Amino acid sequence: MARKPKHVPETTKHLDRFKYTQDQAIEKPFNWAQMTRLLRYVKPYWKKLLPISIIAMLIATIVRLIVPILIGRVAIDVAIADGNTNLLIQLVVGIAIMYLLSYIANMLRIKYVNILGQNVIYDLREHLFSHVQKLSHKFFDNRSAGSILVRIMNDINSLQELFTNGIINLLMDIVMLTGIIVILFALSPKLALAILVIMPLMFYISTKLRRNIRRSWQDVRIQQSKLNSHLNESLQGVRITQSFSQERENSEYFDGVNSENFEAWNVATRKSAMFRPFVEMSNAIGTVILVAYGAFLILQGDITSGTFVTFAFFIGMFWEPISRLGQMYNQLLMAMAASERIFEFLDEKPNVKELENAKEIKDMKGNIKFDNVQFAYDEKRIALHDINLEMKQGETVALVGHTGSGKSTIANLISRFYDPTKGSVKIDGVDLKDATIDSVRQQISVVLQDTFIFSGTIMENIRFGRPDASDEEVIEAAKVVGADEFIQRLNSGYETEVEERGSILSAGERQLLSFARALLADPRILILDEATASIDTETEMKIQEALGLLLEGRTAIIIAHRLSTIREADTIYVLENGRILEYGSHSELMEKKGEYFELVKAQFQMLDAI
Ligand SMILES: Nc1ncnc2c1ncn2[C@@H]1O[C@H](COP(=O)(O)OP(=O)(O)OP(=O)(O)O)[C@@H](O)[C@H]1O
Repeated sequence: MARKPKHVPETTKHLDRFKYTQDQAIEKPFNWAQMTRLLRYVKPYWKKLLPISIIAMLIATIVRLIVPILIGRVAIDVAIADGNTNLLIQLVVGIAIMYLLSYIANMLRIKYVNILGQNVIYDLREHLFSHVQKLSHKFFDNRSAGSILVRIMNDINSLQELFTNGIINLLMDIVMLTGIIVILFALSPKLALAILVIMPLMFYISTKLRRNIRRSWQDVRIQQSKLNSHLNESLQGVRITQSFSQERENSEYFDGVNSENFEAWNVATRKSAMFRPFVEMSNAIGTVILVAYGAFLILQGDITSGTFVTFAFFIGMFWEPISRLGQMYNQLLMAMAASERIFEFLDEKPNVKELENAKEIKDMKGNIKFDNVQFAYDEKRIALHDINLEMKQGETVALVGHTGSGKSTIANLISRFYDPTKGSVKIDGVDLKDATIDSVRQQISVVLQDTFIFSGTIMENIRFGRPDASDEEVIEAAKVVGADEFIQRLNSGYETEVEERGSILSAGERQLLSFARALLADPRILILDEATASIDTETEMKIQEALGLLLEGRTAIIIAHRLSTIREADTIYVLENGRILEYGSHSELMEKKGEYFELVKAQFQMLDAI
């Protein structure tokens, strides 16, 4: 019986905010092109692992097919009928040896088939991950991390069964079923026909039933994934939930999904419980036909008792391959859906493409030039209009302007996370479109407001800037930016483990770490995008000097809302709605009494008000 949610709401309108989409089709029609593409992943292992698996499978299957014949037609009809003990002993020894052989063959088959499957899954996952990592920002703009994760993990997992057992089982079942049918017809066509006549019907019902059961389990999985998404969001956002007192709504929704999960589970287990009895019933029907008609045929002298016994053995054996073949078909349809999604990602090309004859920008100097640059993230909205700007080697340039005016977009174009829609961005006179992506990015560091901290130690996190840096160099970098002081205060200093996203650190501390990271990387171009926004004014003043060191000798682009931080910049560009309104040094712009002057005035007024 389904459970009722504990809090039964009068209306569910207030729960509308919970939306967890499930857009993933579970199965798709069979598609040869896709199958061939999947099989390409098997190819490297084909020669080495498949022959041995097939031979092992054949040995085990042949033993299973021969033993009932030996028992029925030789042991009963010949040895027992003639009282030939010698033959009986030989048979017993022979059958024992055959079973031993089949045991070894089965072990080998399972071993090699698993190695094959695991290798294919490993390669596919590796291929997909390395491909996704290379995709441009635009790809990630339109997808949640969760949906990408599902493809790399779940979709590939769902192919695992196909590659480990599916292919070999398919061959084994076909060999087995054909073998049984041929043997039964050879022994007694009449009895074979009587028993096998129900096979197509049973095959049909079993495949339908299995599919029905599988769909019910899919429902369970969908409910569970909803539960997971909700749980994940609730735990991540627990602080906000508590501060807005939304715990009750959360619980209501959770109760609802939990009880749907409970109900789906109930349905699935009820249906699953029907399958075993169905197989037993099919066996029973076969047995009844065998006993009734087989006995009649024995009395007629049409078949021997040995044939009867052989038939009895085979009745218990042909159900397994039949139901597995049905399952295999279902599995194939699921594999089609999963592989379609995997291939969709694999076919995705990076928007930022590297030309075949792209050149490396060696020993970058850091002269940046925007020539009539236009850029749009999507067709409808243009983020940058006709931007012309120049940043000279070693200069510090500041970008200011209202939220959404295009400052970060300019930074994104310098790092070549996107290519301009029109015009060109050049570094040292080379159009970025003609340069190798690595040579550009390796010489540029970006420090963001919300810097990403990886799980690992503080030392490792700073070393991310330059993996070959020594411990001393890491500590030196931390000292220069003023991060050493707080790191020393942590329980294990530089060896302190920071959890995922660095939640044990304050936002300001995370920023100091990313300064250290950037300094260690020693880039030619440094982009600070709201990099000091989370640092208090006192600390900021302290690190101003360090910042001076950090900027020295490099071209620096500073994006800041707090205008006090950019006074010293060589040139300040003021942006509005994706256009440059004015530019110049602080004093020039103040004299001009334009937009910059207004921005500074507004900030002073705000400070005065405090
Ligand atoms: N990934 C994206 N996809 C689509 N549009 C985007 C994307 N990133 C930014 N935009 C849009 O482009 C415009 C410029 O954004 P940008 O981030 O450059 O502004 P900004 O000046 O850096 O703002 P802020 O001061 O808030 O950081 C905005 O209208 C924004 O909505």
